[in-house]
Amino acid sequence: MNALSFIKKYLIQEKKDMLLAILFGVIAGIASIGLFAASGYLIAKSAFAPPLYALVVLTSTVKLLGFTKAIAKYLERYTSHRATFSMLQRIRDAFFDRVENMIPKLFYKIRSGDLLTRVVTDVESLQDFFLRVLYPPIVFLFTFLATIFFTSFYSIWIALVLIFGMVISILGLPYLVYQKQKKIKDNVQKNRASLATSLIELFEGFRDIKIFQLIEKRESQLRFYSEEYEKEQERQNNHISMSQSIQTLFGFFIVWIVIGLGSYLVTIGEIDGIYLAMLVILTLILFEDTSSLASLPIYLENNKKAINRLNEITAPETEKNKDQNRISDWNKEELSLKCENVNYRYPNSSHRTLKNISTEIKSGEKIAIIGTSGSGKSTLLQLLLKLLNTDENTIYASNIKFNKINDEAWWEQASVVLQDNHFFYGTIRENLFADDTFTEVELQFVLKQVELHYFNLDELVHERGDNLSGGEKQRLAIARAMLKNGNIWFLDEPTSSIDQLTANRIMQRLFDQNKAATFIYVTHRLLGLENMDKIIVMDKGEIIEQGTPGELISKRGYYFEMKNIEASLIDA
Ligand SMILES: Nc1ncnc2c1ncn2[C@@H]1O[C@H](COP(=O)(O)OP(=O)(O)OP(=O)(O)O)[C@@H](O)[C@H]1O
Repeated sequence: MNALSFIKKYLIQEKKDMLLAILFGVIAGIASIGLFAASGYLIAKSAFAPPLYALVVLTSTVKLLGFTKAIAKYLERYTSHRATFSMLQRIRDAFFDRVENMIPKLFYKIRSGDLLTRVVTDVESLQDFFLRVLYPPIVFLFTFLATIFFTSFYSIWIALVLIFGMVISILGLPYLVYQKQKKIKDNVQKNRASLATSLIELFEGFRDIKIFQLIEKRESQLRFYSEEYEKEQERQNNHISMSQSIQTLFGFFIVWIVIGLGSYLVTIGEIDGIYLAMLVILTLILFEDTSSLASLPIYLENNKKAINRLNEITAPETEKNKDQNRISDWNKEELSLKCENVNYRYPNSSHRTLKNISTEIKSGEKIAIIGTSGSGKSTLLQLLLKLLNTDENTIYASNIKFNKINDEAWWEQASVVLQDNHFFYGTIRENLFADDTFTEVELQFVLKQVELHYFNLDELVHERGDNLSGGEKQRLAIARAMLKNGNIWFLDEPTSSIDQLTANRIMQRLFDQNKAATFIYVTHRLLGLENMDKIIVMDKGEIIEQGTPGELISKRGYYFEMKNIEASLIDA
């Protein structure tokens, strides 16, 4: 998408405020020029000791114009900022919707610090588009035209000088700045993203970095990014200041021309000398604020870069709508899953992680997936959970092609415990993600079910659950899944950090309380799998055995061998 059509789409929705901002901007500009022009005339007129009523009329006009300017300026600021902030809000919402659709794929493409700067700073920088790029030239143009029209009644020559000044200020100088800007490779946004990324990684991995004594190396990397960012900012600010100074200088040049030409026209009797001060002051005020026009191309380029950075990481907007149109309704009580020769390759990976996976999971079945480390168990679980997608379309849920099923609707019926579960800074209650329909007693009961009865619901959980043990985190995650009460359970080594006896008790409770639910349970522990309906054994991305525990024992394959090893360890 063309970078600027992206922003125009959002801006057009604020057209009422935009038009009001332009209108009030023009009124404020004209009132400001009128105010100073009237003051110039008043000063000149006073020298000739005019009648008192003339002075009263003039001073009242000056006051009225001052008042109009103040009110119009306030309304201009108010409406222009309201338009800008509403536009930013719309862009943020749209961007978040699109990003949300791409998680977790997004993190293959982009690091979290970079994503954060795009969502926060790049979006925020788009406020310049209306406030500094689009509407100042329009306001200046109308103010110039009104002033030129007014001046033409006094002197057509001075009006022509103002026209020349207007063309150079609004078109000529910004064009030259734009040409120079194109040659400068400024990378403020990129450097800001590198700095944020390296800072976030330092915070995230601080403990490991410290223990492995890599702090100095990381710090010098951070210093490097910080210096590069500062250099870029300095270069850009210099460019902006230089362009603005040239624009201001040009404004003074026009003022000098008006003084010279005006004096000449007074001496030859073309203008009455009493108007000279008014015309000079009017020109001075007209060109006073034009310096902001010079930096317009710089902001425009920055906006284009920011929009490209936003577009770079997000899928077309239609993705979300596509998902909303997918099937959300199927027989949730009788849910079956079928995989037919499913393959999966991670983005950027040279090989297939899953190869020709074919299996069937009937409604209410309890399935365990076991196998060597790295054999693809979690990958298969994530595919069935719709956290990963394949283009092959050979997975079916209740005979519906999996990619036709709405992701949100799929997750709505699922209870999930993954290997890594995230915990937020807040209370245990908040981290249970329970809605208000649950009573205090029900929440306490769930904690008891996972043997976390010693926790108070209002106890504080630190960021990432840093004040909880590994086993406590897993049990809290199981409690969350219990409250969700899904009819399909996805469990990826949910008890790997919990002692065997406690883990067995918790898992038994889960199965007992959810007899009708389907379970897909990835585990390394074989104890307790005797009651499963089916065990799938994986190795190097393939299913090497599947069947009931009894069938696998009689096959005397991997499961049988593992069971024997486990038994011998217990005996020993
Ligand atoms: N995000 C990823 N990008 C690329 N490759 C990945 C990614 N996640 C996992 N893999 C690779 O896919 C393979 C299967 O990983 P997976 O996590 O599914 O194995 P697993 O059987 O669950 O292992 P474990 O028992 O150790 O948890 C591994 O070789 C792993 O390196």
